[in-house]
Amino acid sequence: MVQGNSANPGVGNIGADIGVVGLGVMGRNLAANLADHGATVAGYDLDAGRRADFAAHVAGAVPCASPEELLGALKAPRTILMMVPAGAPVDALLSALLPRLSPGDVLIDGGNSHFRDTNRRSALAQQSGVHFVGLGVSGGEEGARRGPALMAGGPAEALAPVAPLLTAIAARAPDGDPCFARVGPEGAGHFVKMIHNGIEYADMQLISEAYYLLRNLGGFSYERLADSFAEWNRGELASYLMEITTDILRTRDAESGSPILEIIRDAAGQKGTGHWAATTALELGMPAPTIAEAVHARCLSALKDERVRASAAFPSHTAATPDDLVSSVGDALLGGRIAVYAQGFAVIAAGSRQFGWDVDLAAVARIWRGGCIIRARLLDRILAALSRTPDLPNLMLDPEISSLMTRGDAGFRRVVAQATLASVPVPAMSSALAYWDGYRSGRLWANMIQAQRDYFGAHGYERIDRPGMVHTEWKPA
Ligand SMILES: NC(=O)C1=CN([C@@H]2O[C@H](COP(=O)(O)OP(=O)(O)OC[C@H]3O[C@@H](n4cnc5c(N)ncnc54)[C@H](OP(=O)(O)O)[C@@H]3O)[C@@H](O)[C@H]2O)C=CC1
Ligand SMILES: O=C(CO)[C@H](O)[C@H](O)COP(=O)(O)O
Repeated sequence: MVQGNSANPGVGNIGADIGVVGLGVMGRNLAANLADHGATVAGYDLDAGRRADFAAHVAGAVPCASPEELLGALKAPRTILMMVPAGAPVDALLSALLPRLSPGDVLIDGGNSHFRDTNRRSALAQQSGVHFVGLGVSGGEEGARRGPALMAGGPAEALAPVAPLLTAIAARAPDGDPCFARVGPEGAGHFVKMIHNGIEYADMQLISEAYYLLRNLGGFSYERLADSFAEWNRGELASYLMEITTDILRTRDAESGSPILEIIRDAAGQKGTGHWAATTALELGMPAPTIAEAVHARCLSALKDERVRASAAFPSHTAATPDDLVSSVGDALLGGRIAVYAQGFAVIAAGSRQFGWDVDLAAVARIWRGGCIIRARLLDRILAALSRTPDLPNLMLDPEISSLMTRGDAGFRRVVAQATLASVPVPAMSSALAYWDGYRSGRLWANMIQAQRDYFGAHGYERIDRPGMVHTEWKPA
């Protein structure tokens, strides 16, 4: 097994099973997870401190001082997992690694890369006979260490040799199913991860609006807020994000002793995947308004100084607090979450059609049930719906899911109406309700839009009583 390493005699070819490049939050924890499952892991990072940390904390770790040294430490065919920031760092690594790899080696990009970059890199790697895998990884630090959800895109033959290891390190869903699947070729895995993050943005926004409503309209204490979220988390709304929200609401600032949310500045950050999800939905012409609204909401939150100035200029309206506020907010959370998943799955289906990927939507629902940030009880119902009807055009058309929407419909509406009357901004809830109402309207306002387009631009319109485009001379010549 140990053949000697001509690239670096210091390390020698110890026949490591996998090389991890990028030993930050995700890479270091995935390396430890891989080692737990019997793999010998070679690791490289630009940062010497991170290499030392890897050596100190990962069982059997083989720290390497350069990409060349890492390649020399691996057994053939070589498997390399890149866990570096998306964009230029991945291209830089590809340039360094690709000329040194051999046909049959497997290069995995586990970062949050854009699926179009992954398409391009897959084609480039293929020219050298190297298998490229775009792997969506979700679960954050804890997931990487104990079991993430893994969404793989790449040729089936590339996945075959690495599938057992990826299956071993993946999370398990509540029924024991591993949360790893090949969802399609080239960028399909990163596409699915991008939509995962879009759903994550929107669900986080819905939850944040729920907390804000109860606090500002209901005057709830942090203890009562935490109790409400804990209660919701025992029912249909159970999810990882509800669980961590409950913990956050119970946490106090170590310095001041006040509830931690009181001292966190209300300006949200973002790294780009939510934005990509929203723009991709627009490019595909598939409505995902609540995902887009969640991105806009983060952008609005970042205008902190302007908002503070405007708040002094415009007084808020007041409105009575409804007696059933908690149950209505719960209805809005569930209705909103269903709408958001419906949007996300519809965009994945549209992407799959557009790029010819044949993504199995039920497999996506299956692997999202464990490990990932958006794991939620609702995914069991979504999996059942997609197993019953694999080509369901929209999750809200499934009778079991639509009955959940209609059951909470009145409460959902009351909350959005009451929040609006009280000047409490609920952009994700409002958008999700409008999506639901738009989707369930057999006849919409678009006849007026068509008439306007034909009026000013002679674009033509379709009649409802016969096929074909027609034009009206709107004004006498
Ligand atoms: N954090 C999270 O919750 C999740 C992150 N991801 C994705 O995983 C990827 C990694 O994220 P994360 O671990 O959080 O990021 P970190 O910044 O914690 O770690 C990235 C590491 O990669 C190193 N690095 C950058 N370029 C190179 C290179 N060319 N060669 C070797 N090492 C390099 C960085 O070194 P240096 O700092 O010196 O540049 C850094 O140590 C990203 O694409 C991210 O979007 C995916 C899911 C969840
Ligand atoms: O992929 C992730 C979770 O699934 C990462 O944590 C990602 O960074 C989250 O996105 P953002 O930083 O834009 O909130």
